[in-house]
Amino acid sequence: MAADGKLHISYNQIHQLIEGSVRQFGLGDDGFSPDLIVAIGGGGFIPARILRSFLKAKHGRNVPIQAVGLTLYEELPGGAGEAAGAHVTKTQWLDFGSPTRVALLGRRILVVDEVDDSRKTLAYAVAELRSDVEAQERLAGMAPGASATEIGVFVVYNKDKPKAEPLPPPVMRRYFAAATTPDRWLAFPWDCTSDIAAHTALAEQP
Ligand SMILES: O=P(O)(O)OC[C@H]1O[C@H](OP(=O)(O)OP(=O)(O)O)[C@H](O)[C@@H]1O
Ligand SMILES: Nc1nc2[nH]cnc2c(=O)[nH]1
Repeated sequence: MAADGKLHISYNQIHQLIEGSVRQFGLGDDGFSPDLIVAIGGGGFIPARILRSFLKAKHGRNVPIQAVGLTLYEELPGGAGEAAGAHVTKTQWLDFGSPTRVALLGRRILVVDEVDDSRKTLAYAVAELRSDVEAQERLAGMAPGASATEIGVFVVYNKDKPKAEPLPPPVMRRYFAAATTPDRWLAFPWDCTSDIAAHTALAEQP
């Protein structure tokens, strides 16, 4: 284990985990075949982009990625790490303004993030998406749920711990975690500002 107690993660590990889970869970075919990815930034952006490559390898076409910005964790003063804030803050969301309106009805939407820790961020994202779907259904004169829009979740790492927030049962039926980790702080490669080779070596030591 690294001296700082963090579990270091390499780019290759993330790439290989995503590749393996597309196969294992049948993403893009009989498991869940998204036609829209909603990436929760910043941490979900790189995994979403990698996932899109493996989905394209199955279909020959790119699944569009929409970016949203949600933040819960804050940097502690003096480099003391990060701590969860009181609530999730929305910094960016889907564009519903004409002419670039994101049509959600009837789509298979996969929400992508790099880590499911307390689950607060995912619960917030899914609740917001569901309320957007309902709003679009109302606008279209449809009853709630009539559009048969499906929402799933893909995370690279799920921490094995009691979650602060639940996800709705239909979403849990389409919940995919590439790996499960103990409840330790994960040091992702994109957060490394010192020596990425040393970070990678720590991540990949047996
Ligand atoms: O399961 P939770 O306890 O909600 O934590 C998971 C979230 O925490 C991190 O986001 P962060 O708030 O650090 O924002 P960032 O991705 O922009 O760094 C991470 O990217 C997830 O979105
Ligand atoms: N980098 C990082 N961000 C997180 N957000 C929630 N949990 C974690 C974690 O373990 N590592």
